[in-house]
Amino acid sequence: MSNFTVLNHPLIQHKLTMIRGKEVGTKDFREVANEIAELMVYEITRDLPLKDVEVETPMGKSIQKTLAGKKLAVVPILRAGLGMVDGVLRLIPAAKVGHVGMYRDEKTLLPHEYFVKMPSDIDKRILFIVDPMLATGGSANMAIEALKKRGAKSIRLVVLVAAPEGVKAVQEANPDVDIYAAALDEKLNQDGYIVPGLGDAGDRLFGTK
Ligand SMILES: O=P(O)(O)OC[C@H]1O[C@H](OP(=O)(O)OP(=O)(O)O)[C@H](O)[C@@H]1O
Ligand SMILES: O=c1cc[nH]c(=O)[nH]1
Ligand SMILES: [Mg+2]
Repeated sequence: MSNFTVLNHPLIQHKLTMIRGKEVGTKDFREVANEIAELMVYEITRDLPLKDVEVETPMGKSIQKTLAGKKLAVVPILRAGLGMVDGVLRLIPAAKVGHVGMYRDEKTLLPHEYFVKMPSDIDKRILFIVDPMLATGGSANMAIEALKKRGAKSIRLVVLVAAPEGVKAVQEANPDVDIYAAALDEKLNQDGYIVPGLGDAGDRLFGTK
């Protein structure tokens, strides 16, 4: 069973509360969503391995630490995942970016894939899938499958708000994928929206309502 972790850092919690408010406009929603993504990535990269390197400072040679092991890539689930990419790249500017296009049918709630473009060395990277909302888990599971089909070996799922239904669905279908959220909310409503949630994250990020 994969791990599910709620990142309880006070700044993450504070900023998430800020964007839940329905009066928050597109500019602020976008800005703060990226700030939360940045803080989340800081938290979830604590376990990255380090190795020793020799550095010559103006004072002489010494052994210091540098990142070792697999390189990273961030993979937004379009559209709403795009609202977290800049925040991740602020911390890991050399990360590659893959894209998975996915929309959820409003009636059936089933996901439909419409675009996939990944770095060619996908099998050698730790992939951070980002999407603000994990609702039924259908989109996340389809995105994970799309990456595995193309060779991905190491995937982490990073969401702002998770519903219990979505966490369970991903843990069952993809037990090797660890999930990180800023909040675990109460439930899904009859239309498949997370309650209390954020509303429609894509519409709020891009002003399309
Ligand atoms: O867990 P699920 O039940 O699959 O729902 C979550 C998905 O729904 C939203 O995307 P949406 O389909 O609204 O597309 P958009 O990002 O283009 O708005 C959200 O960004 C997730 O990708
Ligand atoms: O609450 C939800 C559920 C799915 N997609 C959203 O944007 N919001
Ligand atoms: Mg949407």
